[in-house]
Amino acid sequence: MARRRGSVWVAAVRTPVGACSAVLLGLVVALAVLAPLLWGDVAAAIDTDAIGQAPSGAHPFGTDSLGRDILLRTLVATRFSIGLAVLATAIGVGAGVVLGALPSVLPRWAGRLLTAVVNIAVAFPGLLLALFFAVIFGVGTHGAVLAIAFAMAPAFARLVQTLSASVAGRDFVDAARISGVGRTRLLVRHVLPNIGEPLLVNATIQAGAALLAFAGLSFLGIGVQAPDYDWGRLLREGLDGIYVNPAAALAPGAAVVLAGLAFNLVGETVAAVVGVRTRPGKRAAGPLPAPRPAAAEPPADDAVLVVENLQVAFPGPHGWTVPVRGVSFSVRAGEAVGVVGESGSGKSLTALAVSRLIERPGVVTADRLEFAGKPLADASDRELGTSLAMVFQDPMTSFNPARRVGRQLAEVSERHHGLSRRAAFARAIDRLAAVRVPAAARRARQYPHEFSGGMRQRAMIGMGLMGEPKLVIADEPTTALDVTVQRQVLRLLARTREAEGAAILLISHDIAVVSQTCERMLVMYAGRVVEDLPTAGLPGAARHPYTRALLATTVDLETDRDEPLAVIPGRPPEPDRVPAGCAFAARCPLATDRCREEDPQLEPTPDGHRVACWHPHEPAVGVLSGQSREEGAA
Ligand SMILES: Nc1ncnc2c1ncn2[C@@H]1O[C@H](COP(=O)(O)OP(=O)(O)OP(=O)(O)O)[C@@H](O)[C@H]1O
Repeated sequence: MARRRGSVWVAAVRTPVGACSAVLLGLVVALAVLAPLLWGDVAAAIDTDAIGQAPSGAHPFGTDSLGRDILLRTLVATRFSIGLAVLATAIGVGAGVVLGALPSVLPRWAGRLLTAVVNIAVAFPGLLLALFFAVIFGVGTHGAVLAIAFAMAPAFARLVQTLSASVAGRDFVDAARISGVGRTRLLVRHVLPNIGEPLLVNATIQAGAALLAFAGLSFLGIGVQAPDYDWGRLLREGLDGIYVNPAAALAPGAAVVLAGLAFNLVGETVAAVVGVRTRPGKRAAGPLPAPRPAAAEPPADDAVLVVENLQVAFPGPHGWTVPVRGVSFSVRAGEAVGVVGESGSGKSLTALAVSRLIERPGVVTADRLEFAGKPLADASDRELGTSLAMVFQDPMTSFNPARRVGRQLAEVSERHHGLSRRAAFARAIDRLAAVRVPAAARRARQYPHEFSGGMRQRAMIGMGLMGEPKLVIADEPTTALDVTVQRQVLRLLARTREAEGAAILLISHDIAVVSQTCERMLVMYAGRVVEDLPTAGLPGAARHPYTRALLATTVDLETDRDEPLAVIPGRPPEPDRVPAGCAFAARCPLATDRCREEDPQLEPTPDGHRVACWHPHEPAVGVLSGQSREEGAA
């Protein structure tokens, strides 16, 4: 893990921004450390023979009113300027974290009061606050450090509050709270560590702002005082003689800009590495891996969805990860096809790819990807919006919690059918009634949180029915529901299919659910379809050892409760560590050397399956149910 992180940093430093930030930061740090040691005395030595000289070979930026070399003074001032900016940032961030975190541990009234004070302070411009505090803390270096730190603190406190609020609602925080963890410990152990990275990134960028603010205060004469000097003071002195020697102001000015740039670029690089704003480029991953050629079968004439050699890939620092590796299938009009497989087999990504929902930097490629007779890429948003419906696992997160359910459904018809607001809402009520939401007119005016889980899922299906769906893709639509509601939702999907003639692509962990609802099933393993079979002959008809093992692990009412539960030993390979040969070989009792070396293609069989296996089972009806895996697979 540490090595992985290390190499991520190396990769980040190889980007143009990373390289510039590393060079600039290295230069600034080196000057801060070495310049006072090397030139500290020379830069302070008064030379009455060289007062106010213009740039020359001996003094590239000229000399000041006491004959001191301006370039050397600028270089020597690096330590003081950077040191003070970093110190002010550290104090400001520390104070901000305390101010931002306190409301969660203080009594409610005190917390609210503190939050209000912070909010008011945030409303003031930072420099104004810095000037205000500078007057309070007094003129001089210490006063300026504290002034800048306290001016920075409210914005940081606000950031901490916002970030903490986004973490505080997460399940692991609730779990810790329920297990009796106190407020302070909850904050220190569970909340703050999870917001550390964005805080670090902001702190780095803020250091650049502190540098500028410090230069500003010193320039105004309320920061660093003589005989000390920083870039702000040098700038002020240079400006006094700008008509005589403009270069005297140029040197400290350029130093402020370059050091500020260094802080900002370092912030950008840190952000890219810790993932606050990850932009993994394709270049980091190299060329996209070529999918292996697939044996394409001509799809049926009435196919509503045709997928040939679909590949979904994501770039990473070590190359491409390909969780979907050449998937081919088709769905006929009105057909119900299930997709099963263990977690991570690529089911959801396949569904997202055929709904055009894979976002950058993910890359989808396919030899053929057609929906309703034409390439998916050519379908307009309107066509997809009305003829392809998507039902997700968690309907709570699929609905906007801040909008009424009816309005969210109506939006589909307003956008895609050009219906008026009123007509679209009437259709939404009609569709809610069609999916058996009781008192649809009243419910349409409610918010998603006022619906039960099952009702939300039905409303989601209702949303799909606002158009005339040719295909409903349902990704684990019943996993979050109890068994009774699960049945209702499955029945509703079946009715939708009958009433609307829509095809269904049902993704599920649960083979029993799929075999009840679908006539065909695709079994996925490690990003491939390993078997495509009718559900009618199950469990005996399964040919692939993986399908049979999956079936053997299915618990039903006939399963012998005295026997240990059947499991498939081992784990599926990670998408970036798929072995050569058949990906299931390491877990397959029938595996031979050939399986470990050659990857089998998905080939049609005489009984209408497609199987990717060198040693498929001969079909035998009704032998597998309730057997252990070894028996089933042998
Ligand atoms: N954005 C992404 N970047 C990299 N890898 C990803 C990304 N999204 C998914 N994956 C990986 O792709 C693999 C397949 O994910 P997918 O969600 O399709 O699996 P699944 O079969 O639907 O599993 P589950 O049933 O648990 O939802 C997983 O190993 C996952 O880690």
